[in-house]
Amino acid sequence: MKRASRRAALTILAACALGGGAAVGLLPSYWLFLATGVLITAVALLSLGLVAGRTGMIALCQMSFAGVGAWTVGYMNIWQVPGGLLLWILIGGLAAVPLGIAIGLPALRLRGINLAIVTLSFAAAFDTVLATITFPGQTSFQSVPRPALIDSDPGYFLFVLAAYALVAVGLAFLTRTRLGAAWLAIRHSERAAAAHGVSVPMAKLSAFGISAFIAGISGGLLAGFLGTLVSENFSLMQSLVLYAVATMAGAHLAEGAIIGGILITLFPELLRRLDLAQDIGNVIFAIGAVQALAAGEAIAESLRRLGRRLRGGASAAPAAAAAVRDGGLPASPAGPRPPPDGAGPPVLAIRGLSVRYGAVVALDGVDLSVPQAAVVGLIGPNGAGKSTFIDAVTGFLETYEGEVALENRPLEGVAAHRRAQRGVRRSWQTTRIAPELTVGDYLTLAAGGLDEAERDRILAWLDCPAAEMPVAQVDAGTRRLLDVAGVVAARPAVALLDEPAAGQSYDQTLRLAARIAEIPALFGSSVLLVEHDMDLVRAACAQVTVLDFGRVIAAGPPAEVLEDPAVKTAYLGVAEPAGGHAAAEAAS
Ligand SMILES: Nc1ncnc2c1ncn2[C@@H]1O[C@H](COP(=O)(O)OP(=O)(O)OP(=O)(O)O)[C@@H](O)[C@H]1O
Repeated sequence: MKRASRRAALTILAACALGGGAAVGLLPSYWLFLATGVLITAVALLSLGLVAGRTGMIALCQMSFAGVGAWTVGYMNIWQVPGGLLLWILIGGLAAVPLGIAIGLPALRLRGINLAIVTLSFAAAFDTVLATITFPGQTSFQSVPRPALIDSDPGYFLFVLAAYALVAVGLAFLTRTRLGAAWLAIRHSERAAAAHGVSVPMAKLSAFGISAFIAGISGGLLAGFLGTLVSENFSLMQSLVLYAVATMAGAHLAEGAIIGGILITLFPELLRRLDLAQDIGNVIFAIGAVQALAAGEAIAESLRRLGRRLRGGASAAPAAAAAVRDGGLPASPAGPRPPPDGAGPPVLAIRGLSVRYGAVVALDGVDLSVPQAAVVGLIGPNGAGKSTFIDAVTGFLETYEGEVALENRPLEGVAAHRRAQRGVRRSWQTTRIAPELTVGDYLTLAAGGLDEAERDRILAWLDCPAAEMPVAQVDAGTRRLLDVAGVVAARPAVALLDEPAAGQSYDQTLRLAARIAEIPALFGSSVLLVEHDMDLVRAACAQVTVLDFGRVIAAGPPAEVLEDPAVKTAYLGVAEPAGGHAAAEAAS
């Protein structure tokens, strides 16, 4: 992914150099003044693009963070704090961080409209505070001085352009890291992110903290731009306009922030020249935001899609290179595990696991062990309790009775993301991969610092598309394979796979069975496989446990267990007449 980040960074830098040079060379000073305003707004939009566009949290108080940055710069000017504007702007950004984290705390529990109300209330409270105080220097007309080098309008324009480029490039790199992938994953499914070992609270708070820092920087830049500020610059209405335009333009993308900056800065100018009311602009921004939400695509995203089409971008998912597949995967660094002779301690040991959903007993005193280097099947008819079993073991149920131990260490009281970090990884019955990620980003999310060669080998081994392919372009069946790739790439102690063959053809299922059987040797992971496809179970599993109505009704080698009359009855739902074959057929 480093290559992709470098490419994005170079594109941003080249566009800034070209656009900046052209602006300074061609624009008259008033338009250069407006262009500086566009860039400062673009920085504020980038901050919102991170928290709302990437992480999916509604933040309606972004201009309050900018206000903190601006206020800090004004205050340091009044008190003649040494260091000058550049340092003051940085300190202004840092001053907004604690506030950002404080606002982020409710986001740990709230989502959607509730979080919107909390952030809106904060912006309203900030409005009230600003109305009762004056900005430092506002009454004494003490303008924020700029260093001589950037004192001129072109000089300050280039300074702001450099700040925008720095923020945009920084975000381009950050969003390709595991943390960046975690932000996108959280937006899609917090549970799925936790299953990859991501601490959802930390990821959310980091998004709010970094976002507030960038917003604070934009406020400081504005202080240097205008010299003196008034509270209206950071009002609740400004925050709402910023949110609407960020949604409409796609502020999570560098060019989306510029488009948004142009809209916010130039639209009022246009209305003024046409002698129209400024409120018209806000209405149009609100309609634009609703339109973007309805279409599921912001302006910058549409432009990127158009660009891909014009370049004739590939629409089919290319498979990862066959040459890499032929190279094979290195065996587990954990070394060959002992055969599952039952002598060594099991990797995963479950004793007396019971789960109730109100009156429904989903699991009733289930005992199950997954030996080292083994692939164990967990089967049973619909509603038998298989997914509940995985939820309990991986820490996604609030409460359960019984004991779950990983390599002899009890997991009771351990949160889901910590269980994942300790080596209990899972896939989901329906895929939960964030479509905004690329295939490679997804493996980075799942396995952290995976080197690119190993990542590509894992993708090829499971017939997954190449790392650069956006997940949105990967078909549903292949996403199931990607789910498995994500789980095993982390080389967990035990991988719990929930119906990985769903959506696969018969041939693909058999190929997947062979791959699953290879997991212990290649990744050092034991596997608990939940499946309805008995061909897959027979081909991949050495042992099978059968659940029915939350109880274990049989356990042993698949050939024996699938012939067990109680198992046949469970699958048919009626008593099996002696010697009947219907149940066996139903089970297979
Ligand atoms: N959140 C829930 N609230 C109430 N009951 C639930 C909940 N989740 C599952 N159940 C019930 O618990 C029982 C076990 O469900 P579970 O999904 O674990 O079965 P399963 O074996 O995974 O089924 P399937 O093969 O259809 O996925 C079922 O009776 C189901 O209706």
